[in-house]
Amino acid sequence: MIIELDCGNSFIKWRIIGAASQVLLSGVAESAEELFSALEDARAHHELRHCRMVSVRSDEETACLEMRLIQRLGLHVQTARSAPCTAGVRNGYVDHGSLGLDRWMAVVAARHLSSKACLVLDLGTAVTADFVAADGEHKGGFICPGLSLLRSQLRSHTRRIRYDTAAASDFMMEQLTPGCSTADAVERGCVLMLKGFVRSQVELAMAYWGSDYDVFLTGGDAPAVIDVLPQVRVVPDLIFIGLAIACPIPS
Ligand SMILES: Nc1ncnc2c1ncn2[C@@H]1O[C@H](COP(=O)(O)OP(=O)(O)O)[C@@H](O)[C@H]1O
Ligand SMILES: CC(C)(COP(=O)(O)O)[C@@H](O)C(=O)NCCC(=O)O
Ligand SMILES: [K+]
Repeated sequence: MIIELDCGNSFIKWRIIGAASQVLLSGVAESAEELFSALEDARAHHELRHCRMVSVRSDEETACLEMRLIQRLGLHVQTARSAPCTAGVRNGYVDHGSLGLDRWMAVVAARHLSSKACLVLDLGTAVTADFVAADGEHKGGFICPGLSLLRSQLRSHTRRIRYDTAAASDFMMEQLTPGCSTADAVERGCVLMLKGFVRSQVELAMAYWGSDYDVFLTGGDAPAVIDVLPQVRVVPDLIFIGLAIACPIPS
């Protein structure tokens, strides 16, 4: 059985897959401690030998996590590394090592799932858009703050934007009429910013490729923008799909 880890800036997404790549167990951990406690519980029912992971955390934090996986759980660990070219996709960054590895995994996965040009959108702590041409050339992309960051910037840089954050997610899918309370005005405003960002990526993709492209959407806040992407392919495990391609486990 293989443990797969996607270490984002806010959460560590994890899952355990079986021999035929079926998902046996999965979860979202807020900290390394929470992750290890879940994996130690899982060990009671599953034989865990291999682990592959992708991390956008600091080199130190990533190395520390790798070491704990090896020492505490006795795992063989493979960590995704940057590359100028992976599985037919050519990294478009001037310095390929500075492209976020989650973006790279998502792009590799999109390429695997589609033979067309692709627009890849990931709505996590940050929101990212990446463009890949049909020949596998990664064209680069865009980064902007994600929903939680947009909200928290308003809270931390204003004196009077204060409201119950527990209710925040309730606003996401509601009709976006003008807000008549601080909570509504901020929540709807931030969701509209993301929808606008996503629409502008689609416009750019259309300018490049007409209608001959696929849009892939992933990340914790993906539901906030689905309605502005008519033909979108929502793939919550897009990063894990790319990770399996970048880090195959020899059998
Ligand atoms: N059940 C959930 N638990 C945590 N965050 C969630 C959940 N559902 C949606 N979210 C949203 O997902 C975002 C995190 O998305 P994620 O893709 O995990 O980010 P990252 O990869 O940067 O850690 C949070 O900012 C939050 O707004
Ligand atoms: C853009 C990101 C912060 C997104 O991270 P996430 O929201 O998934 O936690 C991450 O891909 C990253 O640190 N990238 C390095 C900078 C770059 O891609 O140019
Ligand atoms: K992201």
